[in-house]
Amino acid sequence: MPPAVLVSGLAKRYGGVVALDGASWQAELGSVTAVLGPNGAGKTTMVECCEGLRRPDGGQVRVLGTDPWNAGPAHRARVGVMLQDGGLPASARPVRLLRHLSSMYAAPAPLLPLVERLGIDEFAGTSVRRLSGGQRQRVALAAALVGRPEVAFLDEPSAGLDPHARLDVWELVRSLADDGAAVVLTTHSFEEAERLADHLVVVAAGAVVAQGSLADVTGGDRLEDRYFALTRKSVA
Ligand SMILES: Nc1ncnc2c1ncn2[C@@H]1O[C@H](COP(=O)(O)OP(=O)(O)OP(=O)(O)O)[C@@H](O)[C@H]1O
Repeated sequence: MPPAVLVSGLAKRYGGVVALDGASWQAELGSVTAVLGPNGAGKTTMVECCEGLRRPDGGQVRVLGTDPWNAGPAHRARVGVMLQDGGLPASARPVRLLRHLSSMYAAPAPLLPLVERLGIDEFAGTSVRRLSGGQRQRVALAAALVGRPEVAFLDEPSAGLDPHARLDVWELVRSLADDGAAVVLTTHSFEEAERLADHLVVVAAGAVVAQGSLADVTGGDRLEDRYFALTRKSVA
């Protein structure tokens, strides 16, 4: 079976800035893939190419066997996306918004358990613009998952969350993968990568410098130590 996500020799530049310079990695169904790398390494650009939001300059991206840039609505309905800035309408109330999104899918996830699991019921009546950063983040995650995606791209899903909310998110992500989805998340948290990821992709200066299981990437060292060794040059 082809991988759920295949990124091969991906290149992308913004004017004179080389964001991606031949990055290659893949992600499988039923697993969590964590993409790590310093600020500006190219993680968001890479994920946005996978989401069909950015057009690669070179190389190939396939998600569920489809080129995301040219994909139609049937493909997009199979893919969940959580963007770094949330992208939520400011005046919407969380549960109404999620109910609206849910109605666009043929077989959505049951809404109430998702809402309760992420504690969104506690601020259901507050408009998005008045939510705290962490609350907004939880709504954005629910919006990405409400269509029961086969592949979910989550950009720093637990950044800025309190410890309880972080655990809730981790459990949700784990159960999504255990139910068969491919979850790809970007993170700056070694703890998150160690506890959650089946597969790690380390990106530095637009290229993949290591990938594999935690054991493959660390070779028995601490992930933190290995990460600094792998990415040191790119942050100089
Ligand atoms: N729209 C854009 N226009 C110009 N340059 C951009 C644009 N988006 C990203 N870049 C540049 O491309 C490079 C990669 O950025 P990207 O956001 O993909 O990195 P990242 O690994 O996601 O970083 P972070 O961890 O800070 O989110 C950076 O040098 C960034 O400044």
